[in-house]
Amino acid sequence: MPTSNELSLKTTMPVGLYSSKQLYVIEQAWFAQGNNSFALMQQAAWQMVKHIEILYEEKCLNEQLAKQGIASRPVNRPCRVSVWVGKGNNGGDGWLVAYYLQQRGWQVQVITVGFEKQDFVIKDNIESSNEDNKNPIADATKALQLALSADCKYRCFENIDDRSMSALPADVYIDAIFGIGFNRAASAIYQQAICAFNEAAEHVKALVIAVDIPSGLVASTGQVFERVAIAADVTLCLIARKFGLHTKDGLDYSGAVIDIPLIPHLANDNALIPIATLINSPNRLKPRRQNSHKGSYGHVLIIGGNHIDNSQGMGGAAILSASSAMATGSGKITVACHKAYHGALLTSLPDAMSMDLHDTQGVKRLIKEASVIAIGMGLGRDEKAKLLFTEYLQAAVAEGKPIIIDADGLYHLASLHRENHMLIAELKTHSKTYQVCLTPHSGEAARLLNKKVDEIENDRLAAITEGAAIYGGDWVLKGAGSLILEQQSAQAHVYVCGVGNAGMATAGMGDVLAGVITGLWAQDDLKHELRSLHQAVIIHGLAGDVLVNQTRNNDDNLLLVGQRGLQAQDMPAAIRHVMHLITDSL
Ligand SMILES: NC(=O)C1=CN([C@@H]2O[C@H](COP(=O)(O)OP(=O)(O)OC[C@H]3O[C@@H](n4cnc5c(N)ncnc54)[C@H](O)[C@@H]3O)[C@@H](O)[C@H]2O)[C@@H](O)CC1
Ligand SMILES: [K+]
Repeated sequence: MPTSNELSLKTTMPVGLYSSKQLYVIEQAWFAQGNNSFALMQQAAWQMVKHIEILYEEKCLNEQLAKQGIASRPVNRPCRVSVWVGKGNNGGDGWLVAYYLQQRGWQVQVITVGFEKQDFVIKDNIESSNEDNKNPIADATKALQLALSADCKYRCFENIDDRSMSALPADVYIDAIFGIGFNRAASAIYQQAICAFNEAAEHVKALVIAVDIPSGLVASTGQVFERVAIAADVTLCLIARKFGLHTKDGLDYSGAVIDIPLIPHLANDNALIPIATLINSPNRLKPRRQNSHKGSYGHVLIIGGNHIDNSQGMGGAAILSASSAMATGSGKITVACHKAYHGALLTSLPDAMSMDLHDTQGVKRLIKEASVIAIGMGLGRDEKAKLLFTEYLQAAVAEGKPIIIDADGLYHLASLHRENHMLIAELKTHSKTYQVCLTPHSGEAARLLNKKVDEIENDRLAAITEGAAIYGGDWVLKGAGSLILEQQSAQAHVYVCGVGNAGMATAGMGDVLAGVITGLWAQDDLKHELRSLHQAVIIHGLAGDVLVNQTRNNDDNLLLVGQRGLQAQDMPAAIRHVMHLITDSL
């Protein structure tokens, strides 16, 4: 997570993300060109060994610095590594890593998971076993045989009650149990092995390195079953970056990701077009024209903030959206919220104009005037709110306006879809000409798609694709590693947001995001790319990162704040700060 000072300097390139299926296609294309699969495994293992040595050196150095010069690297004994291998080719990588590290003087212990006694019988002629390159498991067998012939020490994992496992001393733990072949809940022995690995590595404070992907994490979706996966400090990602490392559970298990590309990709091959793109940096903005006025930067209309039956109040949602839109630099803001909140709105945001949410003629007049409309934040879910939503959405479509639908707006949209309301078809048609954006979290997406939340979470890419196909428009599926789908020239492109933090998992953050999108869209002095949906999501995430890293108190000293307790109301100031950092100086 960058600090606010680094933000102004650091720009990272977008990274293509791939599914397991695509990874296998890439590998097979490489082998079909006559390249040897075992040679690829050897190359992978040797490159990983070089990284492991450097990573371990770095860890020792950092610990040494932390202890003010007291050496933590073992001086009188070899470095110790515990390599846990499964039966697939990921395990094959592990056997070769063990073999090479032993040759480099490391003290090696291999822990095998799921193996039978006969798997360890030394074979006489391993060279001839895989000449035709057609049986991929033969590579793993060959790797095992090589390691055994070099007398690598190994033990079979029996079960989690085997206490000697938890006491295994090692400086580095390598996870090579599962790779991209893992796609369902692990069977009992593997679950136990993964838990034992995590416990043992934590117990001895070892550096944990995952080969290709942490075992237990599904490469194509980022799903972890029942929280059983290797918690890696570093993942050495082979051939191409896996989608699952960067969304959903992937962020909690992968640690730092280091790419080991191994083979060239053919960028013009359709099979190799990434399923998504990881983005961490916003596009930079130019300073504003001197000769401009508030009308040059758009008029935002926020419709939300209802007060239902004099009991339930949601005025804050609309106010948060409005302040966030303003913080991005939109020229003019009107908030159509319940009259009960007009006082609060003017107190917290005197720059905004107000309109009574229930004055339908007044709001529709504003819809005509506004450049962008955001609807739904704190709108309420009762029938009256639904009628308002339908009427205002219809008006915005009829007026040909860019529309952002969030929160309770999404709730009503799902109902309208179930009722087969014409408005859904009209919205979809509208989205082909005008910008439309839906911003659900997985609960809202589940309602929109008539699915269970788990179904959405287990394949977020499929969910966002299906949502855009049904309702049209661009989508943000919020959550860890938010997905952004943009319909670009009749093709959908998915981005994964690589910034933001768990402190942002708090009420009101969604309203803030809706505000950022609306505020950017209103500023049509900015080129399309500079006010795109992914730009808005990145700015929102960076603002959250700025807040949990540092902020300034009145004495201009740095005040360190963490994730817990982060409030949505803190965001507008941080958004404004990010807008400043990403704007070139005059
Ligand atoms: N020569 C090659 O083919 C190369 C392979 N590579 C490695 O190979 C890996 C992929 O190898 P594989 O396709 O063999 O896949 P894995 O090594 O992930 O293992 C698949 C094995 O695990 C089993 N399995 C999957 N899910 C399971 C579950 N939930 N419970 C129990 N068993 C389960 C499968 O039945 C299969 O036997 C990559 O991640 C990468 O590490 C790299 O070394 C590059 C070269
Ligand atoms: K692994």
